[in-house]
Amino acid sequence: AAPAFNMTGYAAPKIDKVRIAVIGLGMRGPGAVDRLSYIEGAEIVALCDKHADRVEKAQKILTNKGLKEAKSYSGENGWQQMLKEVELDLVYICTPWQYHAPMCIAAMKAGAHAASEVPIGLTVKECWEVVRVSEETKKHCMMLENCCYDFFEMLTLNMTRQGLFGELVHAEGAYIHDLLDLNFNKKGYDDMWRLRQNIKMNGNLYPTHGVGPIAQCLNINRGDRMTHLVAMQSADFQMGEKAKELAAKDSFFQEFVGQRYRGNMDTTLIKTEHGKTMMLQHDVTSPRPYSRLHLLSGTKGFAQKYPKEGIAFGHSFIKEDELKGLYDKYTPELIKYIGAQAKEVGGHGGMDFMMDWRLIDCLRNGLPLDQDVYDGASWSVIVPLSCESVAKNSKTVLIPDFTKGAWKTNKPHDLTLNGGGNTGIRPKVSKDQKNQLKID
Ligand SMILES: NC(=O)c1ccc[n+]([C@@H]2O[C@H](COP(=O)([O-])OP(=O)(O)OC[C@H]3O[C@@H](n4cnc5c(N)ncnc54)[C@H](O)[C@@H]3O)[C@@H](O)[C@H]2O)c1
Repeated sequence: AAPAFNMTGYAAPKIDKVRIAVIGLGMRGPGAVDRLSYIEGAEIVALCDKHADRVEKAQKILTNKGLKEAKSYSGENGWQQMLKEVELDLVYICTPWQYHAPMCIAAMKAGAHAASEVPIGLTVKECWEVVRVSEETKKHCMMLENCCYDFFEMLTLNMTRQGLFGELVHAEGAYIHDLLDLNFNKKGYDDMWRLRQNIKMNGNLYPTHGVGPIAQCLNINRGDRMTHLVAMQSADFQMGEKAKELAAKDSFFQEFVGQRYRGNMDTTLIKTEHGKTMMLQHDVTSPRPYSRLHLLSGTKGFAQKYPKEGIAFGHSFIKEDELKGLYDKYTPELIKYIGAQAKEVGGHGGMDFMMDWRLIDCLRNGLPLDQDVYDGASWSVIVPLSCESVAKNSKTVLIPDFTKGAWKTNKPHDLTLNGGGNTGIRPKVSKDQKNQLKID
């Protein structure tokens, strides 16, 4: 059956002042409050976290800049009260993974657009549910895949669109990030939620940073689609040991001893309808440098981001000055317009701010969002499907078509500003201001 309403390319009515609530003010959320507070037309009207002191701290980000205090909500269910009481245009979600889908769904039902940290759902059912509710309510549901906005990723996306790599044949992405100490840090993730997920699920738990940028290059859901995957996973060689080591000195860690931990390295292979292949890796324990791979291999060219940005049109990588020339020629308009400011505001080198600014600018100008609910759902569903494949000895698992066939005619998202770009930055960022804004 065709989708109830196709959210790809959907432009919601313009919103002049975007009234925003931010839920989840742990390690990630306050940065979002800071970034959004620089954007003209973005009004943070409500702040919510389970812990009241985190809400108070985040209020200071606003008041230090002379902005109005937002309404405060706390407690496990404060967010539900907030959705009842406050009129909102956008709910921006930075909570632990298990809350993303329920919070997006409730936000859309309450009449707001939803934007959620990655992944947007943890089960196939949750992924279908965000799609259904977005179509039904005609509210955007964007997964905040910030890596799609990084400089090299956007350069190579534009180069792909301009045909420099020819036809893409294969692409790779990853989340390789040594989080072993942070996952076992008592003062890290709230109530050790991330470590608990590494016990509960056994697959690629964080596929979206790797898959998002390469899926855009491959026109996934917009001309092609992912059909099936197989996942293979190593055993756990580190987390179980780490738990034992810590528990020997601190009884707090006793409950983490003897658990069945997620295998350390997951490799997932995906095939597309048009015969392209994708490889994703996930490793958050090995002592090795950070990598998202971001590798594109086409009939005419090749790109890889890690360990060093490189582009090739034959046997060797092009020289630094040639790479610079490509940046000059193929950097998309969005980066030319906002990239320098984004570097000033910061957030993973600027990509977080470009994502936030673009989201607000699209809402204010009534433009379709770069990432729609089908992107969020199909990039996230790799979490449960890789777990299913691993559990069945790397069995082939089919990937649902969340677009219900609309992928055949959906167009890739617009890389030009397309009439947007009239959303200013307030106030101009200076190094001093940034320091004042630091929260301890
Ligand atoms: N895109 C990125 O680059 C990036 C970077 C870091 C984190 N993240 C994502 O951001 C999310 C948050 O991660 P984090 O590192 O801030 O974790 P965290 O544990 O530091 O913060 C989560 C916050 O959510 C709050 N919370 C929990 N239950 C709640 C509820 N019912 N109502 C309101 N608040 C609740 C917690 O109190 C905590 O303050 C995760 O999904 C994570 O994967 C993304």
